[in-house]
Amino acid sequence: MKITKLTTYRLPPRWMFLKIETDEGITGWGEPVIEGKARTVEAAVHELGDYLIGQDPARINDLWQLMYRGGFYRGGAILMSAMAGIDQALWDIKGKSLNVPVWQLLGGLVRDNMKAYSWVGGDRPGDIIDGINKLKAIGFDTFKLNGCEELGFIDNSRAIDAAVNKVAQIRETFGNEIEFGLDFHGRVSAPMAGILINELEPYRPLFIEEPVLAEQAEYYPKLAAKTHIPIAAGERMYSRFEFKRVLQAGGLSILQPDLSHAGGISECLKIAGMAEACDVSLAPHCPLGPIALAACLNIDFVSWNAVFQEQSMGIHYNQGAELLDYIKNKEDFTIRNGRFNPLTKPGLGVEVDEKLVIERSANAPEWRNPVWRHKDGSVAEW
Ligand SMILES: O=C(O)[C@H](O)[C@@H](O)[C@@H](O)[C@H](O)CO
Ligand SMILES: [Mg+2]
Repeated sequence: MKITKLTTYRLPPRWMFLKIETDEGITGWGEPVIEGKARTVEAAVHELGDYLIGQDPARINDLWQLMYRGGFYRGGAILMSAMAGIDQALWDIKGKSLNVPVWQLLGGLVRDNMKAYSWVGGDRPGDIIDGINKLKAIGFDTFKLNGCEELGFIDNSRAIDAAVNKVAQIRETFGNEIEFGLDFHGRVSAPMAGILINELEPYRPLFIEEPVLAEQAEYYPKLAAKTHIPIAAGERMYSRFEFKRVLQAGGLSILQPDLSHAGGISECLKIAGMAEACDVSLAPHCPLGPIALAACLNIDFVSWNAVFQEQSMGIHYNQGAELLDYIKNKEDFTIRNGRFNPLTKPGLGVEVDEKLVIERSANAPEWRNPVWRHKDGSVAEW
């Protein structure tokens, strides 16, 4: 079998799908994208495509190494996201050609179902209680919300109290019936992270995500030493080499590689194993579309240390399209009691509605993340 063509489709709300065709009529789908830089990743996919046309799609490991090591400059958000989508599509082809789900090729199921969690509250955490009630009614008991709005480098008690009071209200309303992670979203400086985490400790968040920016990862062990709350990060790390450093330094209890940013299934499987060796859990990051989620689930179902899975149903970013709009086998993604079952169709387990994808790609939005500014006019981390 030989790879014959790569086609990319930028789509509402902010996603990109990649279709890889072969000379035997089997096609594979992937979801290479950096939210807000879709066109840049699209260019990278097609540049990497030069290495792939005419190659045997079954040789995923060799093609991965060729894409990674074939270029002198490697790694980073753009190239690793482009490689991630290509890797997903190659695994999709392999599973379809052997007529088995990808997780079967990776050693089979390590669990019968996988816990999911849902976002509540949007960019500026609001309507949390209402959001949790709605999702609780359909079986969710685990949630994630932004831990705060924009925060000054050294902010005041009012900002701290605003963040803490939101969390206090959740615990007051729901007690220990539900759990919630707090995503600091990189909005918090290292000094403020220590203060905020300390004030939040009594409310027992399930985890604190990105307490500081990935480029400040040396603070993870320092912050972890000050709290009992598990620290999570990983969506802005792009290879096992980056995750190696944070695992060696310690401090993270939950790794959150993104299957569409960190080199795909091949790379994230290695990251999952590295985490397990360090007694660190895995919670793949996934605010994206159905192919990215399917790739996550194929890793979750073969990784003993996978604990919960992010998914984007109802997320505040999905304006103009929802998680399952572009796929035919929607029923396979049904969440029962807050849990996914294994996807059982060959490949990644996603049947893409190609006609709709082509139609909706005709007017894909140029999604950009908001740019926030502090009261003094300086750029704030969003
Ligand atoms: O945890 C999450 O889902 C992420 O922090 C998410 O909010 C961002 O990755 C966003 O998608 C960037 O555009
Ligand atoms: Mg996050």
